[in-house]
Amino acid sequence: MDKEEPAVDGGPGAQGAALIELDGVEKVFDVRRRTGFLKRERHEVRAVDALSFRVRRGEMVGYIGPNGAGKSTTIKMLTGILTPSGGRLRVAGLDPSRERTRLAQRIGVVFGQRTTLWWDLPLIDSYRLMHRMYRIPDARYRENLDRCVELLELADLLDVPVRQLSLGQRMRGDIAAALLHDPEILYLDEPTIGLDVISKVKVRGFLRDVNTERGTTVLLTTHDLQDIEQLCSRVMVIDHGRLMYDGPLAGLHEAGESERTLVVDLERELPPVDVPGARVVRVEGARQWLAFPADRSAAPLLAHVAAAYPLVDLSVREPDIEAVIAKMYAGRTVS
Ligand SMILES: Nc1ncnc2c1ncn2[C@@H]1O[C@H](COP(=O)(O)OP(=O)(O)OP(=O)(O)O)[C@@H](O)[C@H]1O
Repeated sequence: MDKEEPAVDGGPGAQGAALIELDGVEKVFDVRRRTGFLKRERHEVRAVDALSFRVRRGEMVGYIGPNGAGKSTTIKMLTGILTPSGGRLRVAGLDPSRERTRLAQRIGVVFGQRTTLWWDLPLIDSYRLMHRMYRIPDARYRENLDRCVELLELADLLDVPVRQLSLGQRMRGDIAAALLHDPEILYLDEPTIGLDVISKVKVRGFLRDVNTERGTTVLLTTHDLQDIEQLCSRVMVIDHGRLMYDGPLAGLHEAGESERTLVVDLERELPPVDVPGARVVRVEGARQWLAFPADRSAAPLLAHVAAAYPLVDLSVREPDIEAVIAKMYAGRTVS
């Protein structure tokens, strides 16, 4: 067992010792671009730029950003597949690219777009191979396998070749494979991509259980913000390789300077209502939508509308997190 790193002040909501530590990490790719017949130009792509953060034991952190932001490059450095061009990186006290084999015993990885399972073999054969590859003690393997089979509903799939599994079945199979050796850290790269609603609910429920029951630290990359809303108390937003936000999901609303919406059902169609501190953004028949700053209380608006207009119903809608994030990306000045 490796000695544990001392606790370091980490991100918001962090509890235990820092398991993942990045200090000024960079990754620069050298790319050759064709600029004409026989002519090529070299240029650098700075995929990750001065990235610093800490993730503590037991945290479940969302890692989001637009296409090409640097998420996969970060995950690849955290697993040791890629070597950083600069900065300091430690995972469970290890240098991932130099101690990749030792680290492999301590992490589990699920890439939603790829499988780690043997395509032509029945699912159970992949698990048997992993049992040997990771030298998992028999009792532990059996216990972990039984648990995953039960909770991920894999019993009827164990004898099916992986290539015959549906995307959702294969994903559940991949998640089980990543957990058989009891990793302390689980990296999930788009674990719900392409899944139907029911499969997503199952996968999210299972991941939540793994985190709470086993204390597994989870770093989750996704374009599905419901994954983050339902699983992560902390979210990091990356763009152009840089960390733009690190904090609770709710704090994104403030960072994005977003608005809440007051939906007003009037007794009849009326011209746009006039309420101080809010503006009408949409009218449909007797229903009107009023936008107001997310950090303001809705109470005075409700009171004003109720006193001045013939009302049937009122409701307040929280900002759409996707809109907030899109606004954050749009507002960033690219260097
Ligand atoms: N092997 C590579 N060689 C050259 N450039 C690369 C390489 N891998 C990634 N990049 C570039 O680095 C940047 C970050 O890519 P990365 O795959 O990390 O983004 P991402 O946030 O995971 O995006 P997506 O959401 O689309 O998967 C992009 O500009 C990408 O083109």
